[in-house]
Amino acid sequence: MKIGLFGYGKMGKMIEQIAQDRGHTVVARVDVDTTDIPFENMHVAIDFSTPDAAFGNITSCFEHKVPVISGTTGWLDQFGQAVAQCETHQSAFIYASNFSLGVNVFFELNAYLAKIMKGLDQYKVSMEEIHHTQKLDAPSGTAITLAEGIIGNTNYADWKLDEDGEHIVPITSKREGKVPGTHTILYKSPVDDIEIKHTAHNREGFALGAVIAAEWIQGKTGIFSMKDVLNLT
Ligand SMILES: NC(=O)C1=CN([C@@H]2O[C@H](COP(=O)(O)OP(=O)(O)OC[C@H]3O[C@@H](n4cnc5c(N)ncnc54)[C@H](O)[C@@H]3O)[C@@H](O)[C@H]2O)C=CC1
Ligand SMILES: O=C(O)C1=N[C@H](C(=O)O)C[C@H](O)C1
Repeated sequence: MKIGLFGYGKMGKMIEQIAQDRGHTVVARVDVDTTDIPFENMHVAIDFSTPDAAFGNITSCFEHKVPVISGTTGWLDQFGQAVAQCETHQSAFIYASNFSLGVNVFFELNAYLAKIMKGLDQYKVSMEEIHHTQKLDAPSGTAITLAEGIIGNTNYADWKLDEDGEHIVPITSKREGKVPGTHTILYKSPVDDIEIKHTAHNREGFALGAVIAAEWIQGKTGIFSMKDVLNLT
């Protein structure tokens, strides 16, 4: 498979290493000043760039009928437009706030726990995410997906960063050292706590998941998710 990398930072470099180990070829490393992008040589584009750059990168790929795997967070106000562009050009698209197998299992666990906690009004939910100090967006994309999983399965109505309220899932974002990504969900009552937590030890799980998604999307048209790729129930 011939891969175009959009964003050649921490994730782009790790994806290159894992893709090459799996027998793939990186045909383009597109970063902030790249011109003359060889879209015609790509079987797939993998975008891990920045919140400002992602939408432009993704839609340029669709215009050239190149399928896109995007893990960039912090640009989702334009997600609907990206989906429309993908459909217009009959391309293929997977966005995931987190490509690791472990976090995708954690998403399922979070939804299952939320269903159990619905109506148990003595418990109040809250969430904490911790990432490295270079991270541009807050809360993390993963935290937003987790909050949506709680909201979709309980009477909580919205999430807020550093703000609480009766039907609010409050999210606290911490930025510390080189932390790859830690997410904790806490249900607290006057008598006890129930807590679930995912801790990434490094970025390999994210990168491997993105390459697996790129392999999976070959020959497909449409909008998909990591649930489709991993065949999770
Ligand atoms: N979905 C997932 O599983 C994961 C998502 N991420 C997300 O991926 C993104 C990238 O993360 P990192 O690699 O850690 O960041 P990074 O800062 O190390 O790399 C981003 C790269 O994008 C480049 N860039 C800036 N403008 C560009 C443009 N117009 N076109 C192409 N590249 C451009 C930057 O120069 C930089 O090299 C972030 O949004 C992060 O939140 C990170 C890890 C896992
Ligand atoms: O910026 C990061 O590093 C990460 N970003 C993603 C997010 O915003 O959830 C995924 C992972 O947690 C690492």
